[in-house]
Amino acid sequence: MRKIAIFASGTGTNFVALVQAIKARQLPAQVVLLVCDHQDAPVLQRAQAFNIPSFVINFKDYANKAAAETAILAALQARDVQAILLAGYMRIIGPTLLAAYPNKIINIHPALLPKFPGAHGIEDAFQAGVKETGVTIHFIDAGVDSGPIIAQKAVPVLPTDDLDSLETRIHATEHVLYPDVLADLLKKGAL
Ligand SMILES: Nc1nc2c(c(=O)[nH]1)N[C@@H](CN(C=O)c1ccc(C(=O)N[C@@H](CCC(=O)O)C(=O)O)cc1)CN2
Ligand SMILES: NCC(=O)N[C@@H]1O[C@H](COP(=O)([O-])[O-])[C@@H](O)[C@H]1O
Repeated sequence: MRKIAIFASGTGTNFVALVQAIKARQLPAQVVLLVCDHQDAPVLQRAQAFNIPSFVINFKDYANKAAAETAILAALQARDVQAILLAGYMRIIGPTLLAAYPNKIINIHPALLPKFPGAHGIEDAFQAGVKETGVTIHFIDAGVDSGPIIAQKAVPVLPTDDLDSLETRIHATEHVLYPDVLADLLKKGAL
């Protein structure tokens, strides 16, 4: 049973999709902690609803990223976390956590990397006028959105789309792809 932490900064729909899929599909994993860097993020209420403990960290309380990640690492180790899933976590993972979890941190990105990296992948693709974008799941490395790609799923951009309709289609794709990739990685013993 792999002990997993999910890191999130905002709404938490991917958090919910993962927690629900682990239960519904009886995956050999347990989400033992939510790590969140915003004390008012809606994902915190979603974790509470699932009786999953949260660790809230305010980076402004720490001298630097390393100090903050050292505090996060203590919370992860206290719960024997073995792997980390980023799900809308809007901070760059630094050397402290990368060293502690080599090839054990994955991220979901709402574009077909290497296209449209960064914090605004959906909007950037929409503004670029592409006819197709998608979702990427990749291992985290020291770069930003540069880690080895695990899976991708293309999502069409329709002529009738506005940003909201595209975001809805992207999120629906994410909520299937992330649990599918998690199940596959667990089956392979790769996480
Ligand atoms: N080491 C890594 N950390 C993270 C990655 C990654 O590939 N390597 N992916 C991001 C997720 N992400 C896009 O998918 C992303 C999130 C946030 C930012 C960003 O620039 N955020 C802040 C900077 C905050 C900080 O310094 O920690 C900003 O807007 O200035 C870019 C990409 C998750 N982490
Ligand atoms: N660069 C990272 C990034 O943009 N991640 C994106 O944040 C959203 C979180 O939604 P959620 O909080 O509803 O899961 C998701 O669309 C995810 O792909």
